[in-house]
Amino acid sequence: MGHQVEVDQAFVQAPEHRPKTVISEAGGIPLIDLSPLFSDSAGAVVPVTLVQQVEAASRDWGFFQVINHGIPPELLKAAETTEREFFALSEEEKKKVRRDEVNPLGYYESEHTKNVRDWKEVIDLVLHEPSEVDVRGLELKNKWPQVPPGFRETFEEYGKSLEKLAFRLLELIALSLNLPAKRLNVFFEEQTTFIRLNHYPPCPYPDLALGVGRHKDAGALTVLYQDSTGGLDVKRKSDGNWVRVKPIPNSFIINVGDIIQVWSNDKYESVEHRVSLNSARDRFSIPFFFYPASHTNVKPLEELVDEKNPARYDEYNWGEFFKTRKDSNYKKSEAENIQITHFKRV
Ligand SMILES: O=C(O)CCC(=O)C(=O)O
Ligand SMILES: [Fe+2]
Repeated sequence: MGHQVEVDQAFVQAPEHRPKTVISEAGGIPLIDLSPLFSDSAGAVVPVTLVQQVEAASRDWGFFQVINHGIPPELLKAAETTEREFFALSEEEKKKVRRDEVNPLGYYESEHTKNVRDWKEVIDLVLHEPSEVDVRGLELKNKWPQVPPGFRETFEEYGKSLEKLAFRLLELIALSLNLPAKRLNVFFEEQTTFIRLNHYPPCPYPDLALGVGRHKDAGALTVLYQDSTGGLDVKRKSDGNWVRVKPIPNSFIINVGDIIQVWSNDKYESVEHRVSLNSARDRFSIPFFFYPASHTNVKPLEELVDEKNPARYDEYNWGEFFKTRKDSNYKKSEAENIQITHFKRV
């Protein structure tokens, strides 16, 4: 990735998408304390007030932050340290686990969002390696780096812990939609969930480029860890302004993705977000993308539609949707990305 002062046009956002006005940490996204889930009587009943907080945050923001989520701070520290060590390696070392034509997992430094290059490098890991090749006949095996030592152990443990949290959050979302707590779990018996490690190096022209261009997450839920640098901007639903998400130590940022938007028949919306850069500091983040099985056909849930509130989307297949989206993110093309709006009924 270039550090030259000359502007590389591949990274330059169209003027209307450059990060000019960001409301800094004011009127921030809701903060939800999950400790009631882990009290002595946990598992018995989820307090109504917690469900109401999740409902309001999902409806009004599509985003919230959680604290007291049950993931040990030592594990977060280990994950961040290991991530920093990996990205500090030489290009040559990192390219040993680079993604290739056959395997879309691994290290990558040239991703595009909406056909503009993102100022970042990543490594992608699936949570569960499928026992069979995928629909394209591709093998989805993780490429585990040999260095730093402990990389694999750390992220396997991280994945297991995050998966537990993701299921608890999914249950809260189900309850908040007046559904039985485990109503959505069936879609995740098999999963296409993946973990991405993001490194955003300092950028000499942070007013022109973005770490990740504006987008909505395609999956069900995202559980994001960010370091103390800050840079995630969320498009506030109430007024359309970009709001910077304040880094809170040992917290996660949760957002509902397109799939929950469709399941909820637009009660909840997947909200646009992006990553702004700065010229002085690196930023590290770790999104956990909670994705259902590839055979899942996504459509508004029957319990949430009726004559007065008919289904607003046609059914689509998750595996097909994701494959199409992913292909377009890895190269610059003139075609528009696939979006759930393509399945929206008019
Ligand atoms: O790094 C972040 O804070 C968010 C990244 C993101 O939105 C994504 O990878 O979908
Ligand atoms: Fe995202």
